[in-house]
Amino acid sequence: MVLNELGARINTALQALSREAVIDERAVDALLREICGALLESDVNVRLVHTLRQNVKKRVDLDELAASSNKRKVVQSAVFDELCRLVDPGVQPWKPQRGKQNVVMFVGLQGSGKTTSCTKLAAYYKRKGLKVGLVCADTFRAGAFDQLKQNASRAHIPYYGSYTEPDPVRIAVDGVAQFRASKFDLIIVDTSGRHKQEAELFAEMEQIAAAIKPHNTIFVMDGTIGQAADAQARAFKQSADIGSIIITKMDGHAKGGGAISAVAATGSPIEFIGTGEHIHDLDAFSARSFVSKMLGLGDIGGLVETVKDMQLEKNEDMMKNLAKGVFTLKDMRDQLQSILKMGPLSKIMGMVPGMSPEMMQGFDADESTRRLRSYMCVFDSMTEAELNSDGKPFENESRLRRVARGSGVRPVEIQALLHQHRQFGQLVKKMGGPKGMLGKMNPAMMQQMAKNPAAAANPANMLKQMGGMGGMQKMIQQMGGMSGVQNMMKQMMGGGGGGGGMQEMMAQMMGGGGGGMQNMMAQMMGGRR
Ligand SMILES: Nc1nc2c(ncn2[C@@H]2O[C@H](COP(=O)(O)OP(=O)(O)OP(=O)(O)O)[C@@H](O)[C@H]2O)c(=O)[nH]1
Repeated sequence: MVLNELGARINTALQALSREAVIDERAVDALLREICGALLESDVNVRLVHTLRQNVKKRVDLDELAASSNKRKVVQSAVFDELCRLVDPGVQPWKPQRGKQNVVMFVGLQGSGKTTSCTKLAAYYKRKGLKVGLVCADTFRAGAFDQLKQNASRAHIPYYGSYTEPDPVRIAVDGVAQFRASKFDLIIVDTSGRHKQEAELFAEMEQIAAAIKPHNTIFVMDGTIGQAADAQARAFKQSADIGSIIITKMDGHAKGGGAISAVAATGSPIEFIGTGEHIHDLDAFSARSFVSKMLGLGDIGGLVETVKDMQLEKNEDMMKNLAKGVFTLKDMRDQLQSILKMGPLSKIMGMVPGMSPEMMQGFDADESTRRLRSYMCVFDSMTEAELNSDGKPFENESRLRRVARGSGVRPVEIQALLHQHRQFGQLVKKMGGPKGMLGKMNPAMMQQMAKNPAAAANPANMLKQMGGMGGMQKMIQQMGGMSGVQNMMKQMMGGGGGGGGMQEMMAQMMGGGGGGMQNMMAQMMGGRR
């Protein structure tokens, strides 16, 4: 059972409870039977499942609950909290401190995704502005250094390793010393793995740890290993001072239960989960977000974090342009580039509340990403004047053909891109200018919104910015009513590649009460789509 299925099954059980006429012991037992069965099938350790059942039953004392209380809500929130507790040992994961030279050591079995995760973590902190270096102290697997070198080079991250030095302790010490001397903020040391928990592996791990004294040791575990996770996590915990865990391969057919069991076995928090082979496929982990996403309730925290990472406030030119009601091709290129930097669109879409996997049907994230990449080639083939324009130069067919030749993209696709740009440009024009909603906001206010999308998504703030309820209604009118908003969003997401699933998602976002609208606005303010 993959994680989505587990979430769907728990969700169905919770919904069935909502349909019960009376919430009595029988109804709660039926709910728990279904949830516990689903968890066991997902490889969650049997002890943990038992504890969850006991805890929910303890919290929901039907006799004690006042007749007036909403028993359904009490049961549902107890289940949600206990599911969170399964993946949350109640300890905050270690975070690198700014102004300090932080050393992190990675441990885990061979093939768990250690080397890949080292680079992902390096890229994650590089995006946050830290100076990060990678050390390859894996002398066991031939080719390990080449792999790290290749990954690091692609992400433009400095690395250290050796083809000739056989002693991993020596390499780790030298690599850390070199990056320390160059004042790196975060030094990540990759160590060897073995096929199974072996004495040599643990001895080597202990020697390296003693020599480099890491501030944190991250245990990397393959999320697909199922029941074996418990024993593996315990073995590592005995030999290494595990500070946090990264669970990899949570994208594919991971049952997820192994991951959950590992938390309990080590008492250490999950810091990240790996969700693909791409360098950006690393999601900061929060128990509530994880459970919320698993149950199809979205991950607004993750979305806010992702928007923040895009550092939209740095794009001052675009902010000024938007306020004036101007949207150039260059503005569009910069925004699409920011989206591409965040990794696959499916990841971002998955964070939108209300986006269930069924809704993603018909939305081909890979295809959309491919299309965005081809658009980048188109922008690269334009002259500076063309980029700074509103697209008019391309009314001249020969210019269009030249860009098509230069980029290898068919003229018809370029026309589709220009069409999307024009549509959004028209919207910006309506909303900008001294009278428009964007024009009324001063640049400092817009920058603030880009810096802090969470505050921007706050209903009170948002409504105030938009001039109260009246202002909001006027703005929707300006955008051509709700269907206009939906159309525009659909266009921006990929030239109509979405199909019915996409439309449904838009309807969900729009129909999500104030929340849906605010989220969309927060994203648009950041030029998200
Ligand atoms: N789908 C998916 N694949 C992953 C993920 N993380 C790593 N992989 C893949 O898993 C395989 C093993 O990853 P490595 O990083 O080489 O594993 P390792 O633990 O460093 O292995 P050793 O260096 O031999 O100890 C590679 O093909 C990775 O691309 C993930 O989150 N999702």
